[in-house]
Amino acid sequence: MKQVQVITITGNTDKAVSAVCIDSRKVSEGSMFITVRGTLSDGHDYIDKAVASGATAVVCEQMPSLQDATVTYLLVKDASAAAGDIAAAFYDFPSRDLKVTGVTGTNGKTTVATLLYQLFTQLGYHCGLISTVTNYIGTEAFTATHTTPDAISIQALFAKMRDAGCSHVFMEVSSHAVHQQRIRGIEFDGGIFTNITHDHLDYHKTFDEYIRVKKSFFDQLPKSAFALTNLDDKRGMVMLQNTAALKQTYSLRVPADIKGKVLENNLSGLVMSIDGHEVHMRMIGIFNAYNMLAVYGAARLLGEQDVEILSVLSSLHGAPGRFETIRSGKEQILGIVDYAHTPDALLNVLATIQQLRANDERIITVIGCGGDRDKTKRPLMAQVAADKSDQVILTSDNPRSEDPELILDEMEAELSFPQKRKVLRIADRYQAIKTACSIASPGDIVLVAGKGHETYQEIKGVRTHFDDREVLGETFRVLQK
Ligand SMILES: CC(=O)N[C@H]1[C@@H](OP(=O)(O)OP(=O)(O)OC[C@H]2O[C@@H](n3ccc(=O)[nH]c3=O)[C@H](O)[C@@H]2O)O[C@H](CO)[C@@H](O)[C@@H]1O[C@H](C)C(=O)N[C@@H](C)C(=O)N[C@H](CCC(=O)O)C(=O)O
Ligand SMILES: Nc1ncnc2c1ncn2[C@@H]1O[C@H](COP(=O)(O)OP(=O)(O)OP(=O)(O)O)[C@@H](O)[C@H]1O
Ligand SMILES: N[C@H](CCC[C@H](N)C(=O)O)C(=O)O
Ligand SMILES: [Mg+2]
Repeated sequence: MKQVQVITITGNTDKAVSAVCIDSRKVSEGSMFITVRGTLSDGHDYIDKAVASGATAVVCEQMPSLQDATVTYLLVKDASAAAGDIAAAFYDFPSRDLKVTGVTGTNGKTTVATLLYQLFTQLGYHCGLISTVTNYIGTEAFTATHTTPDAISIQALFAKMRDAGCSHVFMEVSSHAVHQQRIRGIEFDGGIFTNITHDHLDYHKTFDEYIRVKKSFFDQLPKSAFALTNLDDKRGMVMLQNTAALKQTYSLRVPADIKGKVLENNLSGLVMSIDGHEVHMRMIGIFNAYNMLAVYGAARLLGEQDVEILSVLSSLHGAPGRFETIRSGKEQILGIVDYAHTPDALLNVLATIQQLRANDERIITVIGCGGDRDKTKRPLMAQVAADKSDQVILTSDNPRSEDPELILDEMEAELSFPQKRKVLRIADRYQAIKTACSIASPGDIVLVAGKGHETYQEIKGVRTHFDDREVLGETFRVLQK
């Protein structure tokens, strides 16, 4: 555990702190307020507000010009690093009492972390899960606000997990979290890399920087941990280059520590051979074969016996909103809701559908791209949709602060003439799904991608209830298909 690098302390050091906060809006009497420099604003600007709300200690990188005599100020070099270290100490280093496995990669984090949580729960352990969809402490669910929460929320969750008697935690580690040091203070037992493809270039600026940030998660792992990577990803080995952790690999294509082979792949699941054992699984598509290898490999590295793991793998069902199928009432149309929100994920899910359809059923895809996120993925996602579908309806995802029509313009911008002929544009997502279902004939497949488990849509900063699964189900009922 790293020590907080304190440059100077001003004020009384002999007082208890009731809470640790990085957000002045959450400060209460006796809190310690840590000033993080963010992307929109600077935590230093909220010191006065935090003190007015009762903060009695302030951790900052720059002393405020006017200081309050009743407040203790700690001047540090790196307040984001201090936040993780202080939070870990405040909650008495909960990760030391938990086996913590972090999952990183562009796609598959939620799936792998959720499958591991399901697997270890079925093996009889009390587990925690930190994920995009829901956080769990044992079987109790807590709303998730981020894929990886801020450092203080993580340590608070860990403390609750420890106090509830959890032994294992599976958590997603996003690249934003690594970059912002939200994972600082966690003593990891293992790290898993799924893959890296185009995403988040709005934040990381270049693909090389995105790779560097993901790799730095493995660089930070201790010798006692394992680092499990996907050898079939071009950057799989790069991730492990400088790690002190035990290097382990999985692959479907080349020799690896965990070697798998897909024997059957259809709409009811996968049959795989893993380390020579045949396993039937409910997860669909080759990308899930990779997720399964990661899960099996991590479980082995966490000390479980292969026979025990294999006996449970067949019953795992993955995360909500990932390749979730909804059949129309008369079973004529297959609806699929999937969280594919990157070009690679969309390509994988559509390639899977193409491979698995019995005859040449038509594929109708409804897809949008989120606002205030990587703009360079917009034309790519529209192109993938057009290339791999028979009909595409471009629509809104979560436009957030952006104009939905301008996002659609960017999606359409690089479509070729033959691609354009397949594309309709309907900004209203409800109408887009309704139209897709209306034009679907018996046997067709309607893929609604991008929002998966989400139960809201955010337009101009306002969130309203929206659930692709509900809309598909309702529309099928109304159309009596
Ligand atoms: C771009 C980004 O990552 N932003 C995150 C970042 O916010 P920020 O840097 O903009 O913070 P800021 O608003 O500038 O404020 C700076 C500091 O002042 C504090 N503040 C701010 C206002 C105030 O009144 N008082 C106050 O004290 C803030 O708490 C913060 O500590 O730090 C905040 C606290 O941790 C996060 O909530 C926030 O996530 C925003 C909401 C977000 O949408 N993040 C997304 C992009 C994200 O993190 N996504 C990844 C998943 C990506 C993936 O792999 O798909 C995730 O892990 O969820
Ligand atoms: N191993 C994989 N490789 C490629 N694509 C995948 C893989 N696993 C899942 N996907 C696709 O990516 C989508 C998102 O999967 P998942 O939610 O597990 O990823 P994530 O990394 O948690 O995403 P986020 O960054 O939003 O947290 C899925 O709906 C599926 O289309
Ligand atoms: N973790 C991703 C999720 C994107 C999901 C998509 N529905 C969107 O809103 O853009 C992000 O925050 O970029
Ligand atoms: Mg996720």
